[in-house]
Amino acid sequence: MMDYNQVLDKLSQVLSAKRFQHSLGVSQSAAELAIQFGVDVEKAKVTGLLHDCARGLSSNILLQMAEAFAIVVNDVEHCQPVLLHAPLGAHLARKEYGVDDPQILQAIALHTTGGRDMATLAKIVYLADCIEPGREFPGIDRLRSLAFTDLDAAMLAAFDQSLHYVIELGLLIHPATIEGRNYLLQQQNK
Ligand SMILES: Nc1ncnc2c1ncn2[C@@H]1O[C@H](COP(=O)(O)OP(=O)(O)O)[C@@H](O)[C@H]1O
Repeated sequence: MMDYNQVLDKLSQVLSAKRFQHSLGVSQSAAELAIQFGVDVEKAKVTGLLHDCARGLSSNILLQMAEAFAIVVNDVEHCQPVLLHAPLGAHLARKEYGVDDPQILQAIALHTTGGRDMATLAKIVYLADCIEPGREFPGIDRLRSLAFTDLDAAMLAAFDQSLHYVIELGLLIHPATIEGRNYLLQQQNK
């Protein structure tokens, strides 16, 4: 696969300046979380950098690409095609950035909705996306410190926050977020 600097070069050409800056922030936060939780730091850095590689694509293109890659598009994704940038990002990471590590691909695919059975790297990237230095929202300090002390508790808090946000905006809720949240709560009660 491409090394970090090659990915950096290519992404700077396909993402807006704002999104590129966000990706650098996610890469940095993912690296910090990786150190904390004993995950491969280089892998976390490059995954954070790549997570939004399909975010610059329009809804029409995302829908066309999903068809081309034979990705099953559910009702929610059909109504809110922006959600497809995550699973399609995993396809682009494989095809255009030469990534074949299943953990990196899972982390990219699940970075927006989350889901069941997320590996530690996927949790790290999901949380890094929420807490990177450029993000600002009420309660971010609490989520930042929780992310560094308890990944699963932070994931639950982040899912809850994302659900509130989606409800507030009157959007459809992607079932993967509910599945991910139910899964973590069931694990907790075991
Ligand atoms: N569980 C969900 N169900 C439906 N929509 C969601 C869900 N999670 C996030 N979204 C929406 O997907 C869009 C893209 O998410 P994301 O890429 O994480 O946001 P951002 O552009 O802030 O990085 C956001 O507008 C958000 O409202």
